[in-house]
Amino acid sequence: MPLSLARPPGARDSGCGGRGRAAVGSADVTSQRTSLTPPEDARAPVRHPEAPAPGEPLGSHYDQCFGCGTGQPHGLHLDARAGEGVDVTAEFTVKPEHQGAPGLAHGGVLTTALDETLGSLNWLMHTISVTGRLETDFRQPVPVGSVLHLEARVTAVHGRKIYCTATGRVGGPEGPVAVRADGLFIEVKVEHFISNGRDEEIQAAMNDPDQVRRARAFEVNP
Ligand SMILES: CCCCC/C=C\C/C=C\C/C=C\C/C=C\CCCC(=O)SCCNC(=O)CCNC(=O)[C@H](O)C(C)(C)COP(=O)(O)OP(=O)(O)OC[C@H]1O[C@@H](n2cnc3c(N)ncnc32)[C@H](O)[C@@H]1OP(=O)(O)O
Repeated sequence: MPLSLARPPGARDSGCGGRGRAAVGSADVTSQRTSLTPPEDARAPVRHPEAPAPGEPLGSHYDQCFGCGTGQPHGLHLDARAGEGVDVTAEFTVKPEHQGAPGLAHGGVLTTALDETLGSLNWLMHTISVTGRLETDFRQPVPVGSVLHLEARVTAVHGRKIYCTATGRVGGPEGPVAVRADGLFIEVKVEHFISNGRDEEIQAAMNDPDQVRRARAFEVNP
């Protein structure tokens, strides 16, 4: 049976460069790139006046989060720190449970580390946003036991769209870049989680005053 290039009726657009365009063919290679490139009228990101001070640990947004939660035994346990601009740093130690190939970190886990570091930029802008698109380059394999030195920053903002970039270096904060990613995060309200999450966890989160305080702290804009 010939492979059909048509999208099924009602299929959600991949978001690759303008809604409604099929994600096939060479033309889309270009538009995929542009969906991570800020439009010309995008503005520079603004550090929220009440953002954590440079160097301050940001803590976890949710204790069951695979990226930053302290309640996830096999999670990444990232604890990012605020930078001086709209940027953060974090470290991730690759453990045996993060392997993809023998002795090497799984690429998806490394992408998660980049994604989580980018997600923690929310604290700097006092905005809640979720990953809409994320593109990772894997430049060097990362062995188990390595410390990945992560850095992420917002590059531009356009409406609800937050353009950002992250690197993960090995051998020290100034070491070679092993992985890097460009991301597009989309601003949402806390209701995004309440309407989409499984009831059990949402109820538990809403009954936890500390969790409610953390979620609300994100969305107090100037
Ligand atoms: C009280 C209890 C609360 C409990 C909650 C606890 C804590 C909450 C607090 C903080 C947590 C915050 C974040 C988590 C932080 C870190 C974790 C790491 C980050 C993640 O791991 S997070 C999970 C993975 N993530 C998702 O689970 C998203 C699934 N997804 C969606 O939920 C929708 O898809 C959404 C909302 C993204 C958009 O949907 P939507 O309907 O709101 O908006 P729409 O589609 O109109 O897009 C608006 C504009 O973005 C453009 N756009 C959208 N998507 C694009 C794409 N892919 N490529 C290019 N452009 C794109 C459009 O083209 C348009 O652009 P334009 O404005 O120019 O027209």
